[in-house]
Amino acid sequence: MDVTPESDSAGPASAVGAAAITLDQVRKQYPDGTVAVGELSLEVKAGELVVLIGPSGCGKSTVLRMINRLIEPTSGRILLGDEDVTRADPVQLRRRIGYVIQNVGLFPHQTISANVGTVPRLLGWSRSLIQARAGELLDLVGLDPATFGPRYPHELSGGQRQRVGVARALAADPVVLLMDEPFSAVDPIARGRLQEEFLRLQAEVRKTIVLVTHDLDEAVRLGDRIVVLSQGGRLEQYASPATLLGEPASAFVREFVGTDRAIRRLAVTPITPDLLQPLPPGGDAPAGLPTVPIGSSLYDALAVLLTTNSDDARVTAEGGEPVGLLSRHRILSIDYPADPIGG
Ligand SMILES: Nc1ncnc2c1ncn2[C@@H]1O[C@H](COP(=O)(O)OP(=O)(O)OP(=O)(O)O)[C@@H](O)[C@H]1O
Repeated sequence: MDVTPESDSAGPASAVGAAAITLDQVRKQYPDGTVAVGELSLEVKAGELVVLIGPSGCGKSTVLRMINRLIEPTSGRILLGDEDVTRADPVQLRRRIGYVIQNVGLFPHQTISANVGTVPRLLGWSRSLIQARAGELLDLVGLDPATFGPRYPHELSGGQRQRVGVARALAADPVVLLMDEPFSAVDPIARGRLQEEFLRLQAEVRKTIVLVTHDLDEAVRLGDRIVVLSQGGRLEQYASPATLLGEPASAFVREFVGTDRAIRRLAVTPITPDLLQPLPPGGDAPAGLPTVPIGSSLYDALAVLLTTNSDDARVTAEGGEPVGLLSRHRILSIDYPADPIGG
């Protein structure tokens, strides 16, 4: 059931599923002279998940908060679709933009349902509609509404609270979702699970998302594209994870993505038919070889080979039939395109 109202006081933009974001020569200089963000221009397509990453203090959070006007840009334009947000009413604007932060900031004396219903309540939705929407959203983030809806924030784990934060941000069907280190307060195992669930959720809701993180693995895992910033909000590279790792655009990016980028590249490179050796005559691999589906990452294939102590894996097509063999040696000798920066 989709209980999002056809129209509400948020105006026509709320009927649009997702909006593109354009930053046009955006600058933020603080009164003390600090230039947090120089003239930054970039575009995020509607429905795209873009990750902002860079060293501490490079201006990631400032960029994010200028989009919902928690921080006023000094100059430049920010567009949501065709609308210049620097001219919009900031309070109205923030109701159309979901915002998720590290420690969630749930209201401690309100139930989980009430927390999720915060923005719909501000928008004047009816009680029953808010209730239904809160239930729908809790379901969507993997929390049973009957169990969790009546609870209070302190009765949830960190990971569960983080999910509520995401549900709350999505409640009024925002056109854009901004996320500032949304998963960094939870332990690595819960974080991995949250990331996985979040990707599933995004496949369903297809919002335009800008997410800030310190964690390159998270960026590579979640981002359709990644923006690497250096001090002063300088754009170093804006590219897909595979391009960023394979073709760093500057010495800065190269150093930032680090020496273990070979491993990360395996994680973003799928098993393709050209990497396979033919099956032996008879059409199937020798018994006992581990199996990996075509299209999974070389990193996953290598992990399977190492944990089963095998030299070869049997690769299967979508229907499960074997299509070839992939050797450990082949994975480790992948010839990536020449690296423009050498080494
Ligand atoms: N009110 C302020 N006055 C002066 N400078 C500020 C102010 N707020 C932030 N800054 C500076 O602006 C720069 C960018 O800050 P911002 O919080 O956007 O960085 P960040 O990349 O998100 O950092 P981190 O990864 O550490 O959270 C920093 O150098 C910071 O010190």
